[in-house]
Amino acid sequence: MGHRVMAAAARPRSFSTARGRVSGCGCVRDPDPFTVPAPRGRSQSRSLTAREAVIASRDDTLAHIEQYVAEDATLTSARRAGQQAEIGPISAASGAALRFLAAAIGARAVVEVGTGCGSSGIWLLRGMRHDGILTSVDVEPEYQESAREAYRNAGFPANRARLIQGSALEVLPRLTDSAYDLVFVDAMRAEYPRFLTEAMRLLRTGGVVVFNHALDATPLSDGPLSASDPATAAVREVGQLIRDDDTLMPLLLPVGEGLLAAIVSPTTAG
Ligand SMILES: C[S@@+](CC[C@H](N)C(=O)[O-])C[C@H]1O[C@@H](n2cnc3c(N)ncnc32)[C@H](O)[C@@H]1O
Repeated sequence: MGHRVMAAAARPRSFSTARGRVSGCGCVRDPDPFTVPAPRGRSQSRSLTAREAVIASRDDTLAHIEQYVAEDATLTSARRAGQQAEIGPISAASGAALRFLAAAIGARAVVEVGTGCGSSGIWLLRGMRHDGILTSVDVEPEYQESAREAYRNAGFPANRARLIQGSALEVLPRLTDSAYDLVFVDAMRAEYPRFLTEAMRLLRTGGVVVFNHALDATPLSDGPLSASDPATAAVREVGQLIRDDDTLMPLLLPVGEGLLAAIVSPTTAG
């Protein structure tokens, strides 16, 4: 898999194994190596250290989650186009989560920041109502052309997707207040707090905002980014803003690069 599936902070703070307690940093207090059966897909048993065993079992679990809902040929082709363009298309498990959320709230109007080559858009469209319209923004016209073709290959008529070329920070303010059911943000991590403000304006009550790359920065790790990177601070900030906002009901999902979702609730979440 080309994507990171779990950051340090997504691990439980501590948990038990057959051989002892594992702290949140992944350190196993029992340092002795022990023999475990080879995890599925590995050819032979060998002696793993306790730490290796924990990591292997966690990796197997995450791999299972990523593969549980399979992509079809259309999605695989869109994801490959995104990978070739090196834009980081969402994983199958993240896509399945988006489709699920869109279907659960009966989404008819969805805004996407970061069209890419269409992977996330196909998943969203598959969860939306049959007359729903995906409004997707990207600065790169050639990616949007590729996405348009991917939607067509997936069987969606052209009028199901409104592709707007431009910078999201200029485009979003032009969209109508409280008119959308779901906003998915998958671009410009350094601007995540501003996208949250825009999403709060665009969403109806009961609408859902979702940020990708939520595990790029956690309380325990800066993920692939350095602590001084503005994107690290912004990802962390949006996590805190969402968790601390009484009008939002948050959910952090350890799929793909991490999805942070929140429902706009009329009352205090409790
Ligand atoms: C991670 S990719 C999106 C991947 C896509 N969601 C998918 O699953 O295939 C990020 C996208 O954001 C676009 N982008 C970068 N800066 C942007 C901006 N200021 N406004 C809108 N889109 C932007 C890039 O061109 C790129 O296609």
